[in-house]
Amino acid sequence: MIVSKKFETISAQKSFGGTQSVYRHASTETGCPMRFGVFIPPQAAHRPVPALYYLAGLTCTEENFVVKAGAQRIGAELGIALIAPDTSPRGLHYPSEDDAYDFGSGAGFYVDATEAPWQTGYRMYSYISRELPDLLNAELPIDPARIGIFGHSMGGHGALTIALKHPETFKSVSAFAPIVSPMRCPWGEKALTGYLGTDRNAWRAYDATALIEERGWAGPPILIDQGTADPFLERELKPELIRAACAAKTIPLDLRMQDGYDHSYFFIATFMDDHLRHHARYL
Ligand SMILES: N[C@@H](CCC(=O)N[C@@H](CS)C(=O)NCC(=O)O)C(=O)O
Repeated sequence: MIVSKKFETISAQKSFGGTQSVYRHASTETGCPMRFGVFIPPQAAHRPVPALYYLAGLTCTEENFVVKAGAQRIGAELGIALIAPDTSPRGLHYPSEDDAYDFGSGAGFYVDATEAPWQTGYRMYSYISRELPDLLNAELPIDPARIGIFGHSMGGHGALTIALKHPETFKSVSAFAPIVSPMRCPWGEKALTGYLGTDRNAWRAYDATALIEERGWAGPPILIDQGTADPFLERELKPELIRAACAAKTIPLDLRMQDGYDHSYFFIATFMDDHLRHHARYL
């Protein structure tokens, strides 16, 4: 079990020869206590291991991945640490913060807000891309040169945009049913207007398809799984947009349309094995 002066242990349980823990620390980016899940595989007793960050979707906390994704067994087999942050600050008490499932708490959208009052605490982009890796690289038995990132839905958008902007930190990326272009869907338009204001140019820094057009991606192939029975497929997720952006830049994308799967953790758990093996191959 890892004990650190930098974070407090909420729980720690042996799992598949490793340890599944939940920790809490005081974040400077969000200005509030933040929880995160960490699975440390058994191999970490002998050497630093690669790490994979998982960003969850709307309404989620650090708990959904830990209890529903079924990733620990393969993480233990492959020797990969699994890190599952929360999806927003908690308890900042901004007006209307807890009123909607798709904005405010549980819906940080992995951006640094510029609009009041959100701009002080809703800094999930800096939290995930810098603060948390800096903390965990120093405190956990992980190899900072072998870090990947993946996520689901809003978290798939977070994983793609953060990897595209920080390829030096995140060497591999994949997603389950990601929002691929928040500029072009109702969830994204609502969140980006609320957090960043109405200037759509500012939104491009948080749009995976725009980032692919502007920056490209020189890393390994991007793996995306998308269920064909996902109720959000046509209106919110639109994987054809990232397919077109990658094709235009000849960026390798393995977009797999999975027949009959929906948007749930039953879908995620089904393909978790493939995603962990994908990252293990390149980390
Ligand atoms: N508010 C909608 C959408 C929420 C939703 O589907 N959230 C996804 C991420 S976008 C999720 O992972 N929910 C938590 C879970 O299934 O454990 C609903 O409740 O149906």
